[in-house]
Amino acid sequence: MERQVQRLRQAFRSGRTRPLRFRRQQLEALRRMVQEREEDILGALARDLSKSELNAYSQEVITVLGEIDFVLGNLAEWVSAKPVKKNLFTLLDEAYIQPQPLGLVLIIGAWNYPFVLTMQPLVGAIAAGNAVIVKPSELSENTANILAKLLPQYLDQDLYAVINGGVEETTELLKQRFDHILYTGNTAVGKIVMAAAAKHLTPVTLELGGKSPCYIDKDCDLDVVCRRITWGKFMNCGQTCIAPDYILCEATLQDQIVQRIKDTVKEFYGENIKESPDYERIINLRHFKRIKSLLEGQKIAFGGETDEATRYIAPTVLTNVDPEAKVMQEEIFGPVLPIVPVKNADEAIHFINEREKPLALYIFSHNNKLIKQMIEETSSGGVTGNDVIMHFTLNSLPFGGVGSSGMGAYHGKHTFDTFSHQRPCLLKSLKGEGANKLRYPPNSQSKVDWAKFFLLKQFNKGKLGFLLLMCVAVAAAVFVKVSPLSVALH
Ligand SMILES: NC(=O)c1ccc[n+]([C@@H]2O[C@H](COP(=O)([O-])OP(=O)(O)OC[C@H]3O[C@@H](n4cnc5c(N)ncnc54)[C@H](O)[C@@H]3O)[C@@H](O)[C@H]2O)c1
Ligand SMILES: CCCCCCCCCCCCCCCC=O
Repeated sequence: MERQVQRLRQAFRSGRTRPLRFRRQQLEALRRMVQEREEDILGALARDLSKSELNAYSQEVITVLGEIDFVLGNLAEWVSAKPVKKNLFTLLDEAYIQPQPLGLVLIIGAWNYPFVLTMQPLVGAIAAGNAVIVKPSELSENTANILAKLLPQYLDQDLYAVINGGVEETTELLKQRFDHILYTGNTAVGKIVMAAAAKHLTPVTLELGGKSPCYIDKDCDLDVVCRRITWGKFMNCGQTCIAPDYILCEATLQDQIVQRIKDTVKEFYGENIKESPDYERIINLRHFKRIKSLLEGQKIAFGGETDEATRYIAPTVLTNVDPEAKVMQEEIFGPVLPIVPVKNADEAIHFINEREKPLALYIFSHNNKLIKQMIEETSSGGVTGNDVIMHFTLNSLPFGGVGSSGMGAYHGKHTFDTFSHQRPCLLKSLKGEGANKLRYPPNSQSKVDWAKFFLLKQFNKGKLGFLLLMCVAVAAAVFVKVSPLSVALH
């Protein structure tokens, strides 16, 4: 493993990833891989998560293709140096920010959307000019294997590698030095990743989870609300990091919400949910048993059927859930939706703020002011008002958590920035040394006064005096720039 890391680092040092043309070639090759090997990719996702081809394509493949196209369309602009504002000391100098690759980066993916959660960061890491090791989740082993097989066929093998394995291999991998680590997964392992990264002072992006609340105000269209929540909660069998974890609403709304979600489940998945190609399965027996145990002692309004042999858990809604219940202590990550009654929006805000900061927050109301107020008075990784999940699809928005739901963000340009060093560059002339006397010792009050003018633009002679002095300063600066003679400014 150490040798492999060294090999990639060596290839990065060769400078091959620096030219825009090379990065574009690699991204185009990645796009070809997704297009040409679509069947293999969809097959792997079906075996891992019982995702139908259509669902796998629309939830994962589209996002990756969209991301590649978006990056290819904007990369020339992103890699270019960005001129910045200057002060009077540097008026005639060149000052700019030059994004540069960090080096060798590690992307550790999770199993629930195993294709998009590794490929989307990879797109940005390549775009930013890095060498990359991808470590897919061992729980979605078919996708992990297909990635290990396909990526080397399309990408430069010296610069991009897939390393497969479980805890042991990842632990070994984390001993190596990287220039950035982007980890997606649970919060407990996020701490392990961060501790390992700290040994090398490696910066991390942690895409973690949490319990994402969903507040339903009484002033809203419950038919629409429940359809949207049903979609986002039961998609991928509830195994979505930003799925609404639980509902907060006034007690009197519960029965109507239950009825509407029940009707929508029927509309979406039919009478026999088990037969629906749109309803997935729980990833493994451990998670199946964990989710099933969350139902113990709860009032099941509908659903609750399980089948261990196929790891099926029906869409399930729980009512009048006690905030102290087990189902409210951990991220559910399955098709179980508790409703916790609250008196009003203020109590909902209090409820949310008393707990760890979630990855997402959803607020449903006709009242935009209330939505804005709840956004203002709470904290979460992201927010969608009057819908769920959809902020994930907008690559102009940074995607990530806050507090225990993570740190850093990616998607679109944000991924490029995450994997780049924004290098500040100031290019001065060796001429004009006279002006520099101002900052060289010995210091004096008049030098400080000039410095205040040049750096703070503070001048005590009124607006006209300021303008006059500006002209003098610019003229002096021009003179300094063009003249080899030294100019004393004091
Ligand atoms: N924020 C996001 O974008 C996002 C996306 C998906 C999932 N999640 C969160 O991830 C969680 C579910 O994922 P998971 O954690 O079950 O996925 P997982 O079990 O696939 O683990 C994630 C990665 O961590 C590695 N790993 C596991 N144990 C490790 C250890 N002890 N040391 C080092 N590496 C280790 C795995 O090999 C895997 O690659 C949920 O909390 C979910 O909300 C977050
Ligand atoms: C024809 C259907 C179009 C569907 C478009 C909506 C796509 C939603 C993508 C959801 C992906 C969520 C990934 C979340 C990552 C965390 O787990």
